[in-house]
Amino acid sequence: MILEVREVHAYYGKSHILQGVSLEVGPGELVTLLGRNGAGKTTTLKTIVGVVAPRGGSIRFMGKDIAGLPAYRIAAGGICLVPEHRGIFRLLSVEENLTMAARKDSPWQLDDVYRIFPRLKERRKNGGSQLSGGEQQMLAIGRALMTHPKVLMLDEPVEGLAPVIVEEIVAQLTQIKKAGMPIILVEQNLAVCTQLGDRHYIIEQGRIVHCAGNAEFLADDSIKDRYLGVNVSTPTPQADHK
Ligand SMILES: Nc1ncnc2c1ncn2[C@@H]1O[C@H](COP(=O)(O)OP(=O)(O)OP(=O)(O)O)[C@@H](O)[C@H]1O
Repeated sequence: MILEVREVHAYYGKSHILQGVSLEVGPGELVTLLGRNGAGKTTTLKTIVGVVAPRGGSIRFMGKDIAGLPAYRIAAGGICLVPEHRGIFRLLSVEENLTMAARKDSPWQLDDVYRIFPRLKERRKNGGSQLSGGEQQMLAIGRALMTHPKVLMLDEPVEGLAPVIVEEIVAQLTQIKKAGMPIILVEQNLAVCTQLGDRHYIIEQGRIVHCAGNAEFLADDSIKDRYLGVNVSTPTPQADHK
């Protein structure tokens, strides 16, 4: 495994938020972390990157225990979190955003990022603030790639985006995954999760309550019903056209 999280606990003040989270991602795998609002998904990602200090449990990255290391060291080691609100520099151009993140040793250089995200190449002279929401998300992922990540973690990358843009980003993430990048995806959009995911973890009140491979997850509607409140077994009522 590239990253192994075992029985991790984390707190905000006295609130015990993560109560034993375990998950793992291997080479070229994409795993998703699903759960209702407030279940602890973002906190799990923040704990892995050291922004929230873990208390108890272990986090092993490429064989080394990284729990408790400062966030800058974890980032330098190659765990890269693309946060929910994208974190791009709005006053800089697309190309400046990309090149300032660049590392010479990264297998992902400007041309590689432009090959995956042709829209970014078209808009390379535009400022970050002139981009659509979808383009900002693509830029955030492109920047992350240029930092030479060994694991990419994405927090709700398609939230609030139009379906056509969601499909575009799914295709781009598929290419990044095919290039061998291990990915942890936090996402509420189940269709996106099942298009991309090899394995799915469901978190509830700070605990992983279910883990399933994609085929099992797709086949078992009761999992989604029970944990995610998505009643997939009830047909959507049809509009009454009289
Ligand atoms: N900075 C903070 N200080 C105190 N409590 C927090 C903080 N951030 C989150 N929490 C609480 O921790 C719990 C887990 O939050 P978290 O953001 O990890 O959930 P989530 O599963 O990512 O949900 P969402 O989909 O709403 O982002 C929630 O009860 C939330 O209110």
